[in-house]
Amino acid sequence: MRSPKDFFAPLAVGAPAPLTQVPSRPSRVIHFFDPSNAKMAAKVPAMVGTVDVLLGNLEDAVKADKKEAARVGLVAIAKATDFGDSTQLWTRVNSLDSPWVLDDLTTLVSEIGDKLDVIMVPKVQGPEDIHYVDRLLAQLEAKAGLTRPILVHAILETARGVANVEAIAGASPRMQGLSLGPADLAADRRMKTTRVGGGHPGYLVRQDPPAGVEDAVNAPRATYQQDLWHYTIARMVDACAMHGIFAYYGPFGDIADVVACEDQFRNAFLLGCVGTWSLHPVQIEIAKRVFSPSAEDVAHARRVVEAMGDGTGAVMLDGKMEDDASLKQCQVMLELADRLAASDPALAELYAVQPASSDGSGGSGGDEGAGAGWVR
Ligand SMILES: CC(=O)SCCNC(=O)CCNC(=O)[C@H](O)C(C)(C)COP(=O)(O)OP(=O)(O)OC[C@H]1O[C@@H](n2cnc3c(N)ncnc32)[C@H](O)[C@@H]1OP(=O)(O)O
Ligand SMILES: O=CC(=O)O
Ligand SMILES: [Mg+2]
Repeated sequence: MRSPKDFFAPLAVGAPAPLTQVPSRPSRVIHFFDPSNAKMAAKVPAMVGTVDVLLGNLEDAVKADKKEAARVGLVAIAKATDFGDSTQLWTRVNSLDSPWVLDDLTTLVSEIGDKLDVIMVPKVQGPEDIHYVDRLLAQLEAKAGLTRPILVHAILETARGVANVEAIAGASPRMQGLSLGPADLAADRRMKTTRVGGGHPGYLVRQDPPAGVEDAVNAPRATYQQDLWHYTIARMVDACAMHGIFAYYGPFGDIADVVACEDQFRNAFLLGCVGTWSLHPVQIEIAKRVFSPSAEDVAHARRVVEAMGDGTGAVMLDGKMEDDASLKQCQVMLELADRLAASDPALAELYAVQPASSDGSGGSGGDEGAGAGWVR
């Protein structure tokens, strides 16, 4: 472990100084594209401004014989595209044990390092993987004369990675965030789902047998599907919050099931994630909507802040107790709303309107108000 005194020192002579705080630019939707797919790649320039992050994927989902074409394609797209202020450029490089990753890193940093905001590293097992990437990036940045450090995002998709999640999150000042990788994680853990993210009808709890009924065990009983990913997302969120970095849901592979996709994204948002991946254009709007606070939540948060005056003590609002702690929850909501509104004019307009009112004629406030808009 590095001494805290050395933690923010560059790892190579001439490399840019590490950031002491991760920039909190909006990243509700990390949109994946395959730079080796000419049709998909051609759509990228027009997507600037419509997604928070465009991610050129070089790893899984890119065929082995297209790995070099994907790398070359990403360089060409990055050079030819102005990403403006509202869309970041990220990449997902191949895994650290693959034959491609060294060329991925050396090519991308030297050719388009000035355009790349974040490098997503798959299948991270422990802090040692981040240390390797950290030093290599510093060397490559120094060689390329970069003045801004490229950040690193790790995918949590092995059992060992989950076991080491806190150490990974704190391994480097480059760490920007973590994403859940439910497909590889399921395989690595020997889970018995073959889905890419989402729930499973077999993972459920069942209502107790009804009393006083013959053959009660076989009587009709309600079942409730449970969330396979709750434990991992909650661990990831805690690790990220502890280290001041950001947590993300990952892929939802059932592209056609936009309703379940929205549910999974919302669970992640409520648990503390700031964004998710989108694999297909149809998931973009869902992600942007779910990971932006509702107008009702924002209005309610403002009412609590106003009612709490100097921020101490307890007050009653709509029959509910509010105090210092719920004030802090409301401040989380408002900070996020302000941050998103700063780069999204539609949200700025939405949040400027105050739908809630103290006579109950507007939004109903808090999680209930949001829920009313969520239930489909
Ligand atoms: C477990 C993991 O590692 S997940 C991360 C890795 N996986 C990925 O990155 C997958 C990315 N997504 C894709 O490859 C594709 O969306 C697929 C294969 C899932 C589906 O692709 P298609 O069969 O072409 O879908 P579909 O026919 O609905 O596409 C509709 C249009 O959207 C375009 N499109 C599809 N996905 C994307 C995308 N990610 N970005 C931009 N455009 C896209 C298609 O080119 C098509 O364009 P067209 O109307 O001009 O013909
Ligand atoms: O890379 C993502 C995953 O789910 O695996
Ligand atoms: Mg994976």
